[in-house]
Amino acid sequence: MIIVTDLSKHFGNTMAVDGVNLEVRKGGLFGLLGPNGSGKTTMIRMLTGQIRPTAGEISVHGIDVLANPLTVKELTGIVPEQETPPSFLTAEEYLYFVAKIRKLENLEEQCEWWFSYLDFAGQKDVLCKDLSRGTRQKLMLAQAFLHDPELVIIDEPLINLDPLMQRKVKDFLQDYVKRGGTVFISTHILEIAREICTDIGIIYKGKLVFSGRMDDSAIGSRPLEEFFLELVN
Ligand SMILES: Nc1ncnc2c1ncn2[C@@H]1O[C@H](COP(=O)(O)OP(=O)(O)OP(=O)(O)O)[C@@H](O)[C@H]1O
Repeated sequence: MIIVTDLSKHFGNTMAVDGVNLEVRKGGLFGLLGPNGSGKTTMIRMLTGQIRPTAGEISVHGIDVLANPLTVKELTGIVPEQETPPSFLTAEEYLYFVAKIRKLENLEEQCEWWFSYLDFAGQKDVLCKDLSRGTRQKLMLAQAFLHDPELVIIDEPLINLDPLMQRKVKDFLQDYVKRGGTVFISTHILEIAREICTDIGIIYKGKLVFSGRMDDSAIGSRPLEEFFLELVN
């Protein structure tokens, strides 16, 4: 579903991503893990066509992201890091707006389902600028999944969500991949990865230092934290 070849991104002298090769299989729940500043967000911004790499190639759905970023965007749900919905629209207006862009036929039904599932129907008429951070995150998650894309890429999916909502979103993500979707998340919370990911990649100082299945023999039965610390220390 995603193939990354010799991918690098430099910001001045900072090698944010440095020669990464990675494959994310269709139907997997892939977690990109790494300490703060290791290059996770930069990777996601390149995968979603938000920034151009310094070098390398990215294929998503078999399409070259650099040559056809808009086609890839149509086929992918995206939740960028800490991005918020437009301040001047209500939650409902924003979701309908996205539903129209995504050309959904039963948009009312779809939007209502999300308001109800993520338990924020009571905030439908509130301007996005006045929503709590958690509710804005719910709205961002809803807009990404609204058109039932084959691939969803989420930077820190559970940020700002309370434990009950975290549980719901984790269940949803696991169910989504069981139904054939592919999910790519970034997180620095190892327990999330251990609990829900089928595959992980670990990035450290811009380099991919591990990628494999969660049941990879290199990880074995030891705590993920132990394996992670071994690689990033
Ligand atoms: N626009 C930019 N200009 C300059 N440097 C940048 C820019 N974006 C990222 N960097 C640098 O690139 C490196 C990787 O940053 P990135 O945000 O990708 O890390 P991250 O793994 O997502 O971190 P965190 O977990 O803290 O969000 C950092 O050193 C960061 O300071």
